[in-house]
Amino acid sequence: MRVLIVDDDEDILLAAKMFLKKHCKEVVIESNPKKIPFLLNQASYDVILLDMNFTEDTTSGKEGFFWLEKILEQTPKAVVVMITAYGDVEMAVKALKLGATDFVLKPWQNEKLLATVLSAAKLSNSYKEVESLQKTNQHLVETLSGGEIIGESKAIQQVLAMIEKVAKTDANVLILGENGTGKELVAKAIHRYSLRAKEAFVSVDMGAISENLFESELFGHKKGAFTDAKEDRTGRFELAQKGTLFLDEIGNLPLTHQAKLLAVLQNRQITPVGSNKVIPIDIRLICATNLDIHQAVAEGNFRQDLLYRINTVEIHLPPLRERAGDIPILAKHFLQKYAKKYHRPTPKLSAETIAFLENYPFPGNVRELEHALERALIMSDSETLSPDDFFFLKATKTSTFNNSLATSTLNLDDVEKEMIQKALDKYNGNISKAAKELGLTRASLYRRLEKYGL
Ligand SMILES: Nc1ncnc2c1ncn2[C@@H]1O[C@H](COP(=O)(O)OP(=O)(O)OP(=O)(O)O)[C@@H](O)[C@H]1O
Repeated sequence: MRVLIVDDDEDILLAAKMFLKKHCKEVVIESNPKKIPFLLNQASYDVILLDMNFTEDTTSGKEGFFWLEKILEQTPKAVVVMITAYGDVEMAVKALKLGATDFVLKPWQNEKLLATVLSAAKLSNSYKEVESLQKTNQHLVETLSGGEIIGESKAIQQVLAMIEKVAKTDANVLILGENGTGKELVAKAIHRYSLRAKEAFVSVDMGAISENLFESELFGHKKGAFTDAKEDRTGRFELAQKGTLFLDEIGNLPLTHQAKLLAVLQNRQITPVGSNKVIPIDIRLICATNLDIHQAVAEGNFRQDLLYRINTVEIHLPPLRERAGDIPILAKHFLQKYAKKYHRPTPKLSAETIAFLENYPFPGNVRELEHALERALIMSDSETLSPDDFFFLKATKTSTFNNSLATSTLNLDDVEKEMIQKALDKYNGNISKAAKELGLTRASLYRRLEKYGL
């Protein structure tokens, strides 16, 4: 327990310190209240004992109220016990209304002082617990949404064995694989099977953080640290305290940020922007990238020392086209998932359709397969899906081969719009022919033309 006592009477300060030191980890005393903001910036205290009257203004209690408000402004969860003289009870009540936790009358009996400080510390502890629970809760939802890893191929079985092996160790893991191969899914599975499973899983997309917010996002900031810092902000490292931090797209990190990240990983502590308080961190780190990170090191774009820090264990997720044997079971899994979501019976896949899907290269990997099945299920009413229900994949495939696909988006609406435009171009705007090629009725093509403003 850390206690701060602010009183202008040096004798009281020393006596209180001598006595409380026997019961507390640290007792800091201060006779000048103007030092309070500085002290609160330097460290955090479980309990603050604050005098009601300092010499400048001996009886009104105004100074006490002023500093109480300052303390609560700077650290809203502070537990403040007011030190008041006999006859000041009314003022003490006012202090309680302003947010003080309790008060002690001076001169005090040591036992009474200790009892007050201990119960205030208990309150402070429960505030901390609530805060940490709220943080954990916030991220629990994210963790729970991590699904099952499906696959019968040797490659996926090896990945599963690897997850089982490393999960319970605290080793840093680097997951490598193309977009949509399931890197985040694997990271969440490692967390779920780890000793940290009950704590938070915090995911950060490094590619999505703007350059100048990097430190604030990861390490947090103090209110006023820069123009837009209107509130204190807890960084992702602190949010992941005791849990797992997942840094996605780590390969895209500029070299300057790589150096900062390395320093934090080496020292295992962070300092929020605008603060001089050092916060020790206890996290399990999992990183992922779709880049060839070893080549990035060879080319000087990724620090070798940082790679060594993050890749104690490497897990490689092969692209879906190299484990096409997993496609039927994955397809079945996604069809069941989306049939349930859209309250539809689960359609079957004809042998021809399975062969078609197994031969399609899926540049967007499992994510693309999942979107394709969701889309086919929405668009088709038949009990068995045929290759025609995946016309958009065919079109994408041809276009990819022709090198003429305008976008690499996987957004279904964008892809649909693009395919419709291509069909119209191919048949010089002939709706019937375009509709036939797209596998749509004329009416539904018209509806889509209207929807996309084509
Ligand atoms: N083996 C698998 N079994 C079941 N679902 C999977 C599998 N692999 C991937 N998925 C699903 O595919 C989608 C993409 O997976 P995920 O986000 O983990 O990929 P990623 O490699 O992290 O992608 P990115 O590189 O774009 O961040 C998710 O909906 C995930 O649930």
